[in-house]
Amino acid sequence: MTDAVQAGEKKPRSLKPLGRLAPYVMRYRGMVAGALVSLALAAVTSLALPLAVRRMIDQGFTQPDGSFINGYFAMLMVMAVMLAIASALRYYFVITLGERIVSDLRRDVFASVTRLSPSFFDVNQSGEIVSRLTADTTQIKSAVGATASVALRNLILCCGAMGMMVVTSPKLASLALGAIPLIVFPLVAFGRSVRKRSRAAQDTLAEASAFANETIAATRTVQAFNGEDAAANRYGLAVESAYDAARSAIRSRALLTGIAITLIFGSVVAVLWVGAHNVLTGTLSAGTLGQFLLYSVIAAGSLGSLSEVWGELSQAAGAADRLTELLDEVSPISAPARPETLPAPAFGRVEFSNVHFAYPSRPGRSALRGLTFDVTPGETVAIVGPSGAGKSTVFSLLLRFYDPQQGSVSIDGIDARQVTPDDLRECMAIVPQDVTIFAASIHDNIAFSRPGATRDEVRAAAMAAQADEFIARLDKGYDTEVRERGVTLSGGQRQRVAIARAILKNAPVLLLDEATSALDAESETLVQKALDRLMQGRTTLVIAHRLATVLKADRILVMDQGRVMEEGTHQSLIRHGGIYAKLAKLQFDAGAEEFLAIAK
Ligand SMILES: Nc1ncnc2c1ncn2[C@@H]1O[C@H](COP(=O)(O)OP(=O)(O)OP(=O)(O)O)[C@@H](O)[C@H]1O
Repeated sequence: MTDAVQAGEKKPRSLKPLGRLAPYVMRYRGMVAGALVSLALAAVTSLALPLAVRRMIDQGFTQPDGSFINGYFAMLMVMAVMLAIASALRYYFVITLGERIVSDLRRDVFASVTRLSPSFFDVNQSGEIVSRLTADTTQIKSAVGATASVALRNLILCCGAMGMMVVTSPKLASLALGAIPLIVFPLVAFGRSVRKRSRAAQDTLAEASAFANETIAATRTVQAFNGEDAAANRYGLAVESAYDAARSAIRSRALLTGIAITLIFGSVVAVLWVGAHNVLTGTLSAGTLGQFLLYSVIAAGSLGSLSEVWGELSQAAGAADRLTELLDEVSPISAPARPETLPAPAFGRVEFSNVHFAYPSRPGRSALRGLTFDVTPGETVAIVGPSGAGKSTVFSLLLRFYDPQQGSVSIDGIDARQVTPDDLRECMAIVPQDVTIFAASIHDNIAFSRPGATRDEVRAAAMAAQADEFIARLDKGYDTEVRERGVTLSGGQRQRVAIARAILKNAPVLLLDEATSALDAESETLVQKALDRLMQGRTTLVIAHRLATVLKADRILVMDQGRVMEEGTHQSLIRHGGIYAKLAKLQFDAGAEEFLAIAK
């Protein structure tokens, strides 16, 4: 977790974070006004009912002809219809507002998360982030929608009813209002412990979701190792502890509700007992006591509901807090205030100058230690070296996923930090070892590098990548939908789609991370041919695992422990007899004799 996220989890919870939703709410002023007007209308109608009851008791039964009663009931009917219309409108406005705001919030959080640098994801679980996007926003939806309107309605009712209690009988009202602190203090204190338990329940659930996410994404590995039972048990335990945490929260909440109702209604009954004696002594009319009774029931009921929704609102405040943390998360990789522009098109000169770098998640361990090299436009440079030497890190810095702590990475003589990340990445195309295929059509997967490319352009790229033939044989050709992570394609096919994607981008700098996975001979030839086409006329940096690639490279950089240890052509490096010669014997898929033959 990042500091910001961690700090957020420890913050004491109040309703304050809900204030951060204000800009979202204010975008829809019309709907807010509609909700408030209908809320007020419903509350006023409810508050008018007890008045009617008093007049009924005190006057209605004293008129023998029943005309007063008829008129009265007609008016009551009108009020009932008004209450119904106001409630229906309130429901419509409030729930729609909740849905609208949550859609906006989801969109913004997603957009902000996708812009965060990879260092954020080095320390945060993607499943946990997805859970925030879904579970937390759902909680806010119910808060902004139903809960907030229930709270507001009860607040209006509670204040209105209390005011009317004072108007009806100041003496009884002062007794009732005097009891409020006795009720509120224990409830607030107890509410705090309820919130703590709810938070624990939510956190446990987020952990369980993160685990489910990871396992489902890796079903094949899980099944290959017969890990289903272990995974199901682990998830079962996680869900069980989420249930325990939720039950503990529910238990405290049930207790809170019980205590609230006992305290509130206990006070109401005590006050009414005094009122009943006043009626007996003739200092209060029966109708007034009835009116007071109804107002105190409304006030007590709404206070009770308020204590119930308070818990939900503060849960939503926690959710808003976690989401706004994501919105506030500042990516360390950003555009400078006055960015320089790269030549268009870029020439493709790449330069690493005394670069020192440690991943932010592992600050004590350097991945690059004084790395220096340059690549001239159009040159093909193969990077080789043992596992962990820092080869992939070179690509990550070139794409500016991270910034070096010392030294500089530059393109066409301009420091990568001086241009916008978009501009920088625009002049590079990458074919990673672990190809990413999205759950979309083949066309969209290739056009991912250049949205808006025409069908002909996509097809031309696929042909150059030797992918057209297999695509044509699929059910719906380019419109065939591939499943998540490309599971319906073979390894070689996935790679060719990635190559087509890079060809379509037509960027001056090409970053290739060769796959080590053994492709069959035919696929390998096809992929190789596709890569050859792609490399023509571009600056190419290739993390090489194949003999054919290093043989074709203009230059080979041999990396170890974050530095360039040797540099030259295959022949010169074999003759030199250093790290490369040893590595070549072990790593490349050709026998030692072949190396020696080539070296001669
Ligand atoms: N995201 C990361 N967070 C922390 N450390 C990392 C991260 N990625 C790589 N490393 C570490 O940085 C060092 C260099 O890793 P890198 O992936 O660049 O090596 P490589 O030469 O590409 O290795 P391989 O050939 O096995 O892919 C390694 O010690 C690795 O453990």
